[in-house]
Amino acid sequence: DTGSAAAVPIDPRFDIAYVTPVTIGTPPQTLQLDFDTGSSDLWVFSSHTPTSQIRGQEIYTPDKSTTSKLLDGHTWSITYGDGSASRGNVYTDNFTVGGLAVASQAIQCAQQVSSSFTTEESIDGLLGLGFSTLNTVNPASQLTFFDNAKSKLGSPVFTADLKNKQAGTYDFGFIDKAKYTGEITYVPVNPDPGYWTFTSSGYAVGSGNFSGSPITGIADTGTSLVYLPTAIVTAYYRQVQGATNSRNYGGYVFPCSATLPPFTFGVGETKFTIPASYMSYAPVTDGSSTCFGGLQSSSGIGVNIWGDVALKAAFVVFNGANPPTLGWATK
Ligand SMILES: CCCC[C@H](NC(=O)[C@H](Cc1ccccc1)NC(=O)N1CCOCC1)C(=O)N[C@@H](CC1CCCCC1)C(O)(O)C(F)(F)C(=O)NC
Repeated sequence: DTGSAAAVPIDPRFDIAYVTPVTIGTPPQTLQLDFDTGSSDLWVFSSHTPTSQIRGQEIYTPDKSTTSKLLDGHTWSITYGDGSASRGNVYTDNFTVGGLAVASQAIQCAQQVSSSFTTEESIDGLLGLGFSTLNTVNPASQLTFFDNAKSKLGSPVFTADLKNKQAGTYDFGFIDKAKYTGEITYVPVNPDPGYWTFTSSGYAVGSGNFSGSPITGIADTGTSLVYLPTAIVTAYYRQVQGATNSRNYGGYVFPCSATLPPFTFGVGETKFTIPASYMSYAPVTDGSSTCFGGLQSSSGIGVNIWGDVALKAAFVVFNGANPPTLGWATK
């Protein structure tokens, strides 16, 4: 079997996140979920979510599904890097993504979501595509959709083809040659932290020389920006007129009129260039002439993150074989 579904930016002006339609239950209930390789919980706004915490999101109502089953006594609770959080109970039900079906997928129903989820009307929940070891369900952790689907897939892979300000695609079980150019460069993944952790072979700022220092980080579809070591980030913004590291805005900002250099990162022998246009993320507030950078420091996070700003510049294969690997190709 295979599956293929669109990854749609939730805001047409800047790529803060992407959502993908999924169906849950019988008859099918359609929700838009944020596919997140940085976590491993599949959770949804639901009939168990207080109505005061719902603002326009679609919800899953297990009682309306003839195939839903309560996973008695199981609960979950998760906090993300940006401080957002949710928790609740667990059902199993039929689940499909782009024609790929999994029977009795664990569906974590929110009984509490933090305010940032309530205010994000376009996200009805998350679909974790990290390693199942990160799943937070107690007393028995649950498998991700990808782990449940693997046995049905021709090839144990999924691919991310995220795009700048337009809809991309998540494919499951096959690698679509029409989505990339040249060869795919595969690099080892360390699954122990539970993320898709790999080591980049270095970076360059604009047309500067390539620095071959290895950078270990995670390929994370659920994070908007790129977060790298301070030395790399300062080297980048040294090339941007008027750039400052703003405590007020929590990162590097610059005049939106500034000329930005592109940013190149290495995977094995292959080099990927993030265009300058991706490196200016958004005005700090609507209409402001001060812009927030797409590259920020990872010093406060504890891990380097190759988020959407970088992933949009490549076609990425998440190979769930044993051992797992990551494939990168230009497009
Ligand atoms: C600073 C370190 C990482 C921050 C990262 N969050 C982000 O990148 C959020 C994503 C978001 C999208 C839509 C609406 C609101 C927030 N964006 C964000 O903080 N910004 C601020 C900077 O400008 C860009 C937008 C994160 O927590 N990513 C989670 C998944 C998100 C959680 C919030 C909802 C959307 C998904 C993650 O799973 O990828 C993680 F790996 F970081 C993680 O926390 N794993 C446990």
